[in-house]
Amino acid sequence: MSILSIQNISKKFGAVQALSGVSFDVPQGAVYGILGPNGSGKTTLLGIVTDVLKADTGSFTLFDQAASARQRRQIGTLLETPNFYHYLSGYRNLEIAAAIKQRDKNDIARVLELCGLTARQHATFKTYSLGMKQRLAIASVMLGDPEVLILDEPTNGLDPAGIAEVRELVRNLAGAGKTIILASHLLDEVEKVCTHVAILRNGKLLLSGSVDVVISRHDYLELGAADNEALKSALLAYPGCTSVQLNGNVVVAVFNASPEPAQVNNYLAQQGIWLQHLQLRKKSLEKAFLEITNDPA
Ligand SMILES: Nc1ncnc2c1ncn2[C@@H]1O[C@H](COP(=O)(O)OP(=O)(O)OP(=O)(O)O)[C@@H](O)[C@H]1O
Repeated sequence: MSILSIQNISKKFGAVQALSGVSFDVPQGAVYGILGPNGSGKTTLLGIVTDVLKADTGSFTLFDQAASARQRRQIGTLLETPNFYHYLSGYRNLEIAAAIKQRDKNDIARVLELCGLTARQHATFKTYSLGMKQRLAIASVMLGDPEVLILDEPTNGLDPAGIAEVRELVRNLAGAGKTIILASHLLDEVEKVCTHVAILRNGKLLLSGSVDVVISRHDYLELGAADNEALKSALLAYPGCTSVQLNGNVVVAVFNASPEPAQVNNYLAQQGIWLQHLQLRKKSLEKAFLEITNDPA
């Protein structure tokens, strides 16, 4: 089942084309990261999906059906930091949130436990660390046990400890079977928790799919031979090899798809080149992202 299927969504604000023809599918159980530089349209997209904004054109389905109020109740949304009362306890703040959202008060103990706040539930909000404050915000979203969570920049403004806490919580929620859609520009964080990504730039979708596939498009080989010049020439003639560069003692070869080291080795042996060094290198999502978003094509 597709939790969210976005089809060809476009949105303009005056002269600004915030989104143009964006389509992708979020499978059940995914931790789906929506990535993009500032102003790329992430918040606009989440706003449309959560009914805060209307798309100019295009459509989307939730749980394989046209979006309705019933389906929206299965989605917990955190688009901006909620206004908690600083002088009230975490527990009392959740009581107020439950009343506003018409969720059962009996669910409060469960979400506090889920978000690791049981021990501090009666302390006032103002005494919480930044990470605890954000975990309380996520606890509030989890009231009523929604199947899907939509989080906009959930680690924004947090210190490294807070980021780690929120990352752990997202992992736990995903482990419990929730589907999580989160917008972020913190690539390292996304790489650590997300199973899938959609990369936006200037409102256009550049790439979407599983993180492994997106990153593996940017795998490259490091090779070394007695004659690195002959190695370079042979590699340039290899199908799919797009660039070859001598970097110190090693030749770095980039391909248009993830290379198969054994096949490359075999091919080079047939050309009479015996390798002394062969290693498949993986780029981080951050590097892959920078290449994808900086690519003028
Ligand atoms: N209400 C609005 N009125 C006019 N322009 C808007 C409005 N909301 C967004 N925009 C513009 O639309 C584009 C996309 O903005 P959006 O906030 O969706 O990007 P974003 O990827 O979430 O950015 P950030 O990471 O900075 O939050 C930007 O150029 C922004 O200035």
